[in-house]
Amino acid sequence: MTEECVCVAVRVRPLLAREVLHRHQVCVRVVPGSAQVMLGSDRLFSFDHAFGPTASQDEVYESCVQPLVESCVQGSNATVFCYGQTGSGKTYTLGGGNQDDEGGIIDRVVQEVFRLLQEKKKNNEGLDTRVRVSYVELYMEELRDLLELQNIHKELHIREDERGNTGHSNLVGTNYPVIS
Ligand SMILES: Nc1ncnc2c1ncn2[C@@H]1O[C@H](COP(=O)(O)OP(=O)(O)OP(=O)(O)O)[C@@H](O)[C@H]1O
Repeated sequence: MTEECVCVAVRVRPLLAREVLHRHQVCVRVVPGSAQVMLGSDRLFSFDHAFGPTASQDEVYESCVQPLVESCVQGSNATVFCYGQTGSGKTYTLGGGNQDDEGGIIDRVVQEVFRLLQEKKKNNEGLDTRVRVSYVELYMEELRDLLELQNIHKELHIREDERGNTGHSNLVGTNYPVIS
């Protein structure tokens, strides 16, 4: 992990069974031992990290996210943002695949946050810590609170409070920043 404020990683997922069946071809390859990907045969792109189809969830988490969790527990803010076209692997990377697969970034962050807080508490008795979570989907310009399923069709709005915290309308005013 570099000391840069923004770190960009690319992950190339394996072809899915149905893609193999339809003889789809791989068009993006990670250059072995580098953080570069080759598009077609001659277009090279550089990133902070490049993960190929065999990269594990652990590798992705340890290189890109674990250092952020550690700095968050020390008091910094951090955002992990997955971007890509539909079917490119955002949900898999964040949430994990099927239930028997290894978990994704969210599972690991939650485990690590509680582990680090527990450690901190051991060293500083009386330390009061609070973990708050919000889980909001933004789709076609509409927000949905995925933790409040009974209100899933209620219209939500992003707002900013007087301290500059942003949150959706269910949360602002209650000191709940959106965790993104
Ligand atoms: N690294 C990976 N290894 C194995 N399978 C993967 C990997 N990444 C994605 N997949 C599989 O590829 C398919 C599409 O991935 P996923 O649903 O995560 O895409 P997405 O970017 O979230 O798509 P959408 O934007 O449409 O929600 C899923 O079947 C997922 O299990």
